[in-house]
Amino acid sequence: MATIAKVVVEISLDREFDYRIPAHLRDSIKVGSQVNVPFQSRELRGFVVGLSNFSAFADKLKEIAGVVGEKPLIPDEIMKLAYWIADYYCAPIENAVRTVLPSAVRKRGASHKKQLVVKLVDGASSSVQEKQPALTDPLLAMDEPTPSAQPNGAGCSVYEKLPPKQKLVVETLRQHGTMTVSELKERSGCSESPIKTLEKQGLVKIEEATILRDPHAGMELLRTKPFELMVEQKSALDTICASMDKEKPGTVLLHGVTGSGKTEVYLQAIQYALDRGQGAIVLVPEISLTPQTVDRFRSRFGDCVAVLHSSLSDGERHDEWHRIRNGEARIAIGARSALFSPIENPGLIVVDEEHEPTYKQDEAPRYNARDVAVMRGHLQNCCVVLGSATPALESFANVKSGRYELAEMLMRVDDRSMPLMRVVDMCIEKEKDGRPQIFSRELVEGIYDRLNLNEQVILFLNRRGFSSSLQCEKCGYVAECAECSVSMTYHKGAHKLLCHICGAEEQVPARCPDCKDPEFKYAGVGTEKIEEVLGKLCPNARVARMDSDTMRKKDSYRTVLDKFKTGKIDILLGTQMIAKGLDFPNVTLVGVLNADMSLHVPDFRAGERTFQLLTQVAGRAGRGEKAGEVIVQAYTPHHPAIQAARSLDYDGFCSQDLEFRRELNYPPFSHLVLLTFKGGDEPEVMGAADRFYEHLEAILPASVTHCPPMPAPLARAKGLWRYQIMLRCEHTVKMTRPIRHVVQSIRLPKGVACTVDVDALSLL
Ligand SMILES: Nc1ncnc2c1ncn2[C@@H]1O[C@H](COP(=O)(O)OP(=O)(O)OP(=O)(O)O)[C@@H](O)[C@H]1O
Ligand SMILES: [Zn+2]
Ligand SMILES: [Zn+2]
Repeated sequence: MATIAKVVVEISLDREFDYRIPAHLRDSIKVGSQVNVPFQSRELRGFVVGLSNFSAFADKLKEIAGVVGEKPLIPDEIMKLAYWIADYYCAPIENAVRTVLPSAVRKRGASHKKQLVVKLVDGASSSVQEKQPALTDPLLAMDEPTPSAQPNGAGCSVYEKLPPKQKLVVETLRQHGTMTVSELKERSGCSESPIKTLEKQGLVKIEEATILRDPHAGMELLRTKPFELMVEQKSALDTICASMDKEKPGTVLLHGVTGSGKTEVYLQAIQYALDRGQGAIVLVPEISLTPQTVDRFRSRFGDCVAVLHSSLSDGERHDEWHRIRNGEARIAIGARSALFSPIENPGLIVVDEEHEPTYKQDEAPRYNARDVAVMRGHLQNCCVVLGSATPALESFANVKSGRYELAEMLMRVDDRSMPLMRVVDMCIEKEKDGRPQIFSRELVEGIYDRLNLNEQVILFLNRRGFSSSLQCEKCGYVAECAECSVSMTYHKGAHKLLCHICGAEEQVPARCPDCKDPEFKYAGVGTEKIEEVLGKLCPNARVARMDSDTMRKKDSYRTVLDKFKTGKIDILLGTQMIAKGLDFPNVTLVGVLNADMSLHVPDFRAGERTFQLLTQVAGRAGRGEKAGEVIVQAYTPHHPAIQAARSLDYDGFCSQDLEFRRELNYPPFSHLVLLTFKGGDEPEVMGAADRFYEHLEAILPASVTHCPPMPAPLARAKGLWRYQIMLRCEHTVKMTRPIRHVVQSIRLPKGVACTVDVDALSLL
């Protein structure tokens, strides 16, 4: 029996502290338990992250004061996952623990709310009352025992004799189950008096109970039934179920073209898990951007889905988490952190759009939820499905090496054809008109055609604002952010210059600050400009713009999509917000403006990103009866990424890109670790990076590819200078172990911070 507990306390310390476990607590303290401990002169809340019988400080240890709650808050397997994350991603364990347990659950404040609820006391009614009183939390209800319901003979005959108002109240309760007094009044349209009378007669009971805040209250969805699967869907489902049946289930990469019905496969695979008595977790890249997908899960499985939405209040988040912890919700769906939902006995973890960089957290621990999902699957004997129309090259390589199984769906549902993609060379367009064009003739004609046919159009440009920079034609002055090494973007609506890195705002100067020339040129276009041009090209069309400038409000995304769905909008214009997941059958044209923009990023994944983006956006067209068309405008139309997207050649693109990566020893042929040093004083940052590198170089194994520190592509951000060291090696530990050693052995100057990014996705 362990006598020492390693405790991480709930203030920002990346250390564990040893505490003695008093004898009376030895049975109840487990890894993951929440405890109160004396700390300096206070008492703090902490988590047990390890147990032991030894401590280097054995004679000086303080005792744990008490345990909070019965079950450990963090289940064992999730605690193991936290350790793995801390180790693999070179992050403090405390950070990893914070990551696996939502702050809303960690905080004491977020307690359940108590309300008065009305319950039927009629024993006979329980058979009518099919829907469980799903809103009460059994775990917490047990803390305050209420006398159990006594069937008091109030059977059908009593019910028949009730006056109409009271009958209505009983009927409402029978139909909808236990509810709050106020909800009952609203639903039945009665005042409180018939409820009170019923209570006096002993037919209903009014009591205080814990109400779980249901973030989806009032949003009943039509329940859907499973579709009859297409041949490819069936065989993909079989592969997944066969994997679940294995003693050691594995990871399945579901490569399905856009519109091939991947979501339906996930739904049926989850049903299979539920039938086996298991739960499931579904990860989506950004939950606020995938309302359609989330709705499909909720309308298939109803209340047993817990949606972990980033816009939930702390209270709602806390309640959803407990609904999972106590088994009421069997399916958790959400963005990357939903991976740590305490689903007991998960049978399936789905990572939708597995190639999405948003699965990587950009603060410590810098974990990739897709890769951690595979790890969780491994730890819990649970099948993991990674789905995408454009799998990441890392996942593709894992199939080639036999680590993952492959399920392919190359046909769209109902044999709908893939949209036809045309690439327009904008250099030729420019020559025709003698000046750069925003819209090619093809695209304009395409838009006019669709508007005439009452069909819908999606236009995609991955840059918000009006113009990307403000430039003086005379002296070359460019308006730059004072804190970051990027040019300011002109936003016409706000009439301001904005920095897209740090958010700084500036007034638009009336003349050039350098040469005083009043002729400013707006270079590059953003969505705001496109909106203006569209207004002139087709003044009668109803256009909606979707980017982070217009989508500030909580529900605006859903509202606009609803309008688009019901045909109240003709043209949907937006940034990458509209690139994925949308399923609108009446969209027959997708236009991509400036498709090469994403190619000109100093990142070896630029080609892959461009290919993925084009394929995903194009996939929004032709999802209904009518065929779809895609018009892509580019200045480098022959780039392999654009051509591969045009000819729907995923395999071809991969083979070619892999060749280049192999030559340069880039992922997936190696793992990549990026060290970034940041600070306000450039020489100091450079000096710190150099010194770090000297120490590191001395102990790095020969198999690690590396070179001396260099200024980051984004050389300065938010007032901090940035220097980087990039390391590559087939084995991550060969890099992380020496890095950890240097981090612990040298002290950086106060003004310089170093971040370690294992398997970095952003190289800026
Ligand atoms: N077996 C089926 N029979 C009929 N319709 C289906 C079937 N499977 C899926 N669908 C429908 O086909 C459409 C496309 O399916 P879904 O959105 O799941 O594709 P997807 O592969 O997830 O697409 P994307 O990756 O482009 O978002 C949806 O409207 C869905 O309801
Ligand atoms: Zn800035
Ligand atoms: Zn000037």
